[in-house]
Amino acid sequence: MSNPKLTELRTQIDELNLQILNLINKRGQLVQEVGKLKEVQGTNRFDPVRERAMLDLIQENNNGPFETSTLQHIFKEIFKANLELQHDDHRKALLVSRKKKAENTIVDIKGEKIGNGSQHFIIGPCSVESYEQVAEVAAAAKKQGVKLLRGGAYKPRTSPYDFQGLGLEGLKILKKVADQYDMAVISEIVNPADIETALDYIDVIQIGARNMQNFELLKAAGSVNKPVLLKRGLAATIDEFINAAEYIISRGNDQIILCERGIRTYERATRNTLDISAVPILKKETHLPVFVDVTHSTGRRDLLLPTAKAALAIGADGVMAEVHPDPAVALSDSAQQMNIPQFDEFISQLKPLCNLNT
Ligand SMILES: C=C(O[C@@H]1C=C(C(=O)O)C=C[C@H]1O)C(=O)O
Repeated sequence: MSNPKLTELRTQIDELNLQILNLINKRGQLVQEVGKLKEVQGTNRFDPVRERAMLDLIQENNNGPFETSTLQHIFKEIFKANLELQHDDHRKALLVSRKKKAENTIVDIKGEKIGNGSQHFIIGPCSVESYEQVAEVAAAAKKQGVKLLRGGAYKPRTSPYDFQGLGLEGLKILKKVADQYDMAVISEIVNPADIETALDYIDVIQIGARNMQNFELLKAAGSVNKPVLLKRGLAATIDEFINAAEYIISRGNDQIILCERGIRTYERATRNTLDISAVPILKKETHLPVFVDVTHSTGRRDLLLPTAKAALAIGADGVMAEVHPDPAVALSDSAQQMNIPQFDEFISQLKPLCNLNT
């Protein structure tokens, strides 16, 4: 049932579609140029005043048959798509971006290769309390083949009256234990001025959730030759988390491990809400290894194993969990740390599920 008139009209529509396509892409290129200028000037990509002026111009020049409101709606969609294009360009330009570097970054911690597809555990007490306490946990972890030992020496606590950590003394204990058991030490640093000193004692600088946007600390950690484990902020978006990592890499240090540790939501059944989908998103968007801290995200001992299984299944490079010889008397986070038999059970359930040696 071919109708020559219909065919002719459709041919014209096809031509116009191609012209519109061409114009939209040309427009997109101009917007990209504008985006670059804005980047240099440090101005906001979204410009509602400019958008309003363009919508007004459309109103002034509209001769139909479309309603102005319909056209303005279509143009608003075009503005939105263009804004997204500027965002994409910005993301692509980041040094941590997978688009900038396709292959995984391998973080080498005393020979432990993080990011090559094998999965790892970081184990240790929340706070360093004594040599004996850390040594007991290290012995148990080592027995299970764990090489990465964590422990908090500088503790950024919610209340100034809570235990603040042993400071340098705590780092010395960690180093002594790690040397004895041939393990690597991960410990949080909260003050840029402590980084130089900490280099002698620790193998990985942890930047905690509360300091994820402490830009001076990020820059200081980026300026040294030491792996950094960067935790996601309590209320940080994935974009903000990625930009925090960018601060570190922009100073020259690409040895960064990202750590999802739960975010603040309305849900109170867990201490924080583990954002498990952040793991594959971060793996896709960046070339950095990603860990999941099951202890802080859940705040519940009974959820450590199931969330660790989820983390390993979804492709995390490792799991961080806290272990204390006697959690009931721990100076911090006593409700969520495992004791040693619980840790043995935890690790033996997880080992068959993870990729231990690649
Ligand atoms: C291109 C710009 O940036 C954004 C994108 C716009 C567009 O698609 O035209 C308009 C305003 C901004 O929200 C601009 O400011 O000119």
